[in-house]
Amino acid sequence: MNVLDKIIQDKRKEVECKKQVLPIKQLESSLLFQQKTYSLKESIQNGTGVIAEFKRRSPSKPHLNTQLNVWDAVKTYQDFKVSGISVLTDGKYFGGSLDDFLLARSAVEIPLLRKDFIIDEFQILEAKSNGADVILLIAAVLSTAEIKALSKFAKSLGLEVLLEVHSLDELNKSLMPTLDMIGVNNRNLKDFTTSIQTSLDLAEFIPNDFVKVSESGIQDGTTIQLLRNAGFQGFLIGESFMKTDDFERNAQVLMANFS
Ligand SMILES: O=C(O)c1ccccc1NCC(=O)[C@H](O)[C@H](O)COP(=O)(O)O
Repeated sequence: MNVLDKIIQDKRKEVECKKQVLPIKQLESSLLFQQKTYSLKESIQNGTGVIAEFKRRSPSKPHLNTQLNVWDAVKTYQDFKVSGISVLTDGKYFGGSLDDFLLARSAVEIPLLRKDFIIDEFQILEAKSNGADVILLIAAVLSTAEIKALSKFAKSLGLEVLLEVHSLDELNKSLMPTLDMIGVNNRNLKDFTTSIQTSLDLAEFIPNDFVKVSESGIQDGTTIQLLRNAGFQGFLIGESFMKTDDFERNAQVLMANFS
């Protein structure tokens, strides 16, 4: 079983347990008090395009950065003009939580992506009630019917949808009007290697109605320029920001390089 299958197996159990504790009706009632929302799509189109990620660890990097405080990190990202922030909320594999997400929401006024493995409407309600602007759907773990139902539900709550693909097959089965952005993940989930070529190969097949986002393994401005030339406007970057002892200085240098 590959790591993604294992994550999804665990996620199904996690969501079923959460549903026992917090009934959907209770989550729905919290949506009555909604705050302002921010469009990631527009922010990418009008800004640097960088979606900076807060992730403490990952299956490929078990000790990425366990010291950093989420509040300080997202404030720094906002100061250096990222277009949006991705906050990992998966606990078991990425060391994240919805508490991290809520803290991030209270700290910044820019678009926030809830980064998790979404398989159920319950998680979309959770995302909305914790102040998310965008959710991620991963084509590798969802059928076309599931992508349709989940993206439609997200749109009905005013959320934007970033759909992630790794291949042309995943792209072809997923294209539908309820998506806002298509992300190409450059990480091979079998061996964790990253190759920007994955994005470059798929770029021409993504219709221009969608904002194109390249995800994973982006480290320098030269790579961003290559991706921009291929039509990408968004760049989801985690490790390059997180793997440092001097977070603020590193973010400043990277953003100068990426812009
Ligand atoms: O990062 C991992 O090891 C990973 C493993 C299994 C599923 C997903 C994984 N990462 C999620 C991501 O999509 C990345 O965190 C994101 O694209 C940023 O990538 P990077 O800049 O390489 O940290």
